[in-house]
Amino acid sequence: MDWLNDPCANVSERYRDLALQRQQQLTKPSGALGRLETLAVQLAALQGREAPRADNIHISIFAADHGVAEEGVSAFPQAVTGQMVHNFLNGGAAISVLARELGATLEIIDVGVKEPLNHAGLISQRAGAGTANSVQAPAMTVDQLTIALQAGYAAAERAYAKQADLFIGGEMGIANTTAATALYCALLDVAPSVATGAGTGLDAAGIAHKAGVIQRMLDLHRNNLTSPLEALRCVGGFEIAALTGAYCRAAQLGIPIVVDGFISTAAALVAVQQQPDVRQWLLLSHASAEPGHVLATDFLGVQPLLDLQMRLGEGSGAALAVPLLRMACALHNNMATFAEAAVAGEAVTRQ
Ligand SMILES: Cc1cc2ncn([C@H]3O[C@H](COP(=O)(O)O)[C@@H](O)[C@H]3O)c2cc1C
Ligand SMILES: O=C(O)c1cccnc1
Repeated sequence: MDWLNDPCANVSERYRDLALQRQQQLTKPSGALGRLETLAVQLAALQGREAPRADNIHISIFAADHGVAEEGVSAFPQAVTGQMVHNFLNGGAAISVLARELGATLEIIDVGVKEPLNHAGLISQRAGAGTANSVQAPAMTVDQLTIALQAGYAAAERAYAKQADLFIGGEMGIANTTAATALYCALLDVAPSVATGAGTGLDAAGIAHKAGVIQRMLDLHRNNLTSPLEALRCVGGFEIAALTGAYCRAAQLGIPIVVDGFISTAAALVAVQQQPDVRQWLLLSHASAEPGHVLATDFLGVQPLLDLQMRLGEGSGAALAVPLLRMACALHNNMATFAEAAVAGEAVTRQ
């Protein structure tokens, strides 16, 4: 696990400066393209390129089950995790559709679905047959945490080998909003009543019950919640750990990361608290409809790009941000400069 703390890749100040200069020369009032300008500049600096790109997208979906599902914290049964893995691989899930539209690589990694799955194309890197019920015991052992983090490391390596322009991580795991919320509470020091939401669709009574379960998790593991990795081990999940490993490794390899919604952001919190330099490699794609999400985006100090009231997971929100990033890159790379277009580039100065 020591590799998590290895330094992140260098961010190129040279290409940041070049991109900033170019933005000043494009045929538009300075700043008129708003965040599309800063996004292009950020990507140029992260990718170390004069012409930033969002063409070649690598999407890794990590799937795992959660022992805490037996506490009745999800609106859906645990079997849905494995069923959705088949749906991903058969091309019928939301992320399958979005990945096709983007021409992205989509890979599915079983890091611990309860019943082992047999499907051509599935990558199997199982840390166990689901986590332990974290109101009774730590969700995982140190060995299991190591395997799950390693599954993320391997995914980032595959993205690097394919020269991906961006890395997107997604997750599938019934009850994982409970695990993610517990991590928000532990890492941001907030109460379950503030951070707990409907997940797949609990009603008000269901949300209150879920918040109570999360409080029990926090009480049981109180003495272990001081370090981000121990919090991840005690109340997290295999797929969340895999995302943490993937984010850390992608940042080390110099691949910009597009973070998805509520659950992925929990993994980003762990990664950033473990290795603060990971933060500069993160683009937050969208504001999740889960009420706790804003606590994490405030902590990370990054405004999500979209707010479509989505609460799906699977990497779907991150995939939806890609067309925007492509447009930001196209504008940056292909607009004419004032000189090229013979347009007066100076604002009038009034006496
Ligand atoms: C059919 C279906 C597809 C999904 N795709 C992602 N999730 C999302 O919902 C789950 C978390 O919500 P909770 O904590 O309430 O169980 C995760 O699997 C997440 O990826 C889905 C959930 C369902 C039911
Ligand atoms: O925002 C998310 O990522 C989310 C919310 C609810 C359920 N699954 C995912």
